[in-house]
Amino acid sequence: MGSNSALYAPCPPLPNVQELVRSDPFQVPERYIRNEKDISNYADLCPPQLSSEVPTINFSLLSKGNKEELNKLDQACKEWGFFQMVNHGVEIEIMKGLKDSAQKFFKLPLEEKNRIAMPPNDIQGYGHSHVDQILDWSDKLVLVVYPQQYRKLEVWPPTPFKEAIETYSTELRRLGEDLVRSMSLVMGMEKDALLRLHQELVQPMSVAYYPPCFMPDKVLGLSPHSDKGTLGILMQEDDVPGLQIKHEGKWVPIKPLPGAFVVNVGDITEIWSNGKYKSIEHRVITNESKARISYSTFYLPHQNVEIEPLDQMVLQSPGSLPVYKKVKYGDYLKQTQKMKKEGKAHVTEVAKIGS
Ligand SMILES: O=C(O)CCC(=O)C(=O)O
Ligand SMILES: [Fe+2]
Repeated sequence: MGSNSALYAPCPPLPNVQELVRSDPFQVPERYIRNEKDISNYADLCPPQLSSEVPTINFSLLSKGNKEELNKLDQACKEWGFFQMVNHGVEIEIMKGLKDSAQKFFKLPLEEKNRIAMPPNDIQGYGHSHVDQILDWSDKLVLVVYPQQYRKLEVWPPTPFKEAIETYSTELRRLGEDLVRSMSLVMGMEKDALLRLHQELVQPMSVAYYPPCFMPDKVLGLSPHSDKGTLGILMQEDDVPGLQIKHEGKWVPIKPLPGAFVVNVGDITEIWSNGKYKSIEHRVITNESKARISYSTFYLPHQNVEIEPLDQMVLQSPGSLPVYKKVKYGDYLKQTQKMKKEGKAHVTEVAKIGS
């Protein structure tokens, strides 16, 4: 073979981080090491008490239309873009069922896990999507769960993990739809209007495995980013923190409330609300001794939906002017996927008026 053949070879798969750590726990390849700016950011932590100020919302009251709880939702989305959600009605056994299956899956040998490897140029399956930037200290399994016709069953794990995903995601469908209904109310619409604006509510899920790292202050489990959909609901280990959110210029660690979910506003809610609700930059740090697994469920509109600030939200804004231009959701995703994960550059670069 001529030396040119390398030019035509597909991108080599990115390393499996869990395997890196297994083969040598004291090795951190250059491609994972953050630059000085990122590192100095580590020091930019908030005073610890702030972490307990992240709002908590009672889902059961919210879904009954309780005015006070709806007010809390409005405030939380405005001031934090993040909240913890209790009384969500998802049984502990269902949450535990998914956690147990995922733990077993990540313990399998790499060849087994790679049976459902993410194909090159795809985003579903086990592995990493290709990015041209400092690498994250994590591996993940990404699946589109709803609508069902989008499922790529060839990259779904086998039973019983598969069933656990199905059971959990059915519950999360109910939660997500109900939360979107509450968002519709706080955005001044009737309860089903926002769901209708989605045309269909697309629900992907990402299960991330963050191995321990012997130099936790040199790597990041997940680079700072904002989520690109409407909302996200995260389940995490009660005893291994790692998620941090940017609040008033500082990184605030989210201290997991046992059994609660962490909910966040995504870019599309920021655009629909004309910036009233904030899609907040967040990241994940690793720790020296414990692996962490997190389970993110996202809710997105159909890719043909044209997203723009809602009239009544523009009217509430200073000068009654829209801050974002109209963008087709599929185009928004395409444009932001090309960008590096660097904070929330995408909302500002792709959709902000004047950019
Ligand atoms: O692992 C976490 O806590 C956060 C995951 C996350 O932000 C994401 O998947 O977008
Ligand atoms: Fe995220």
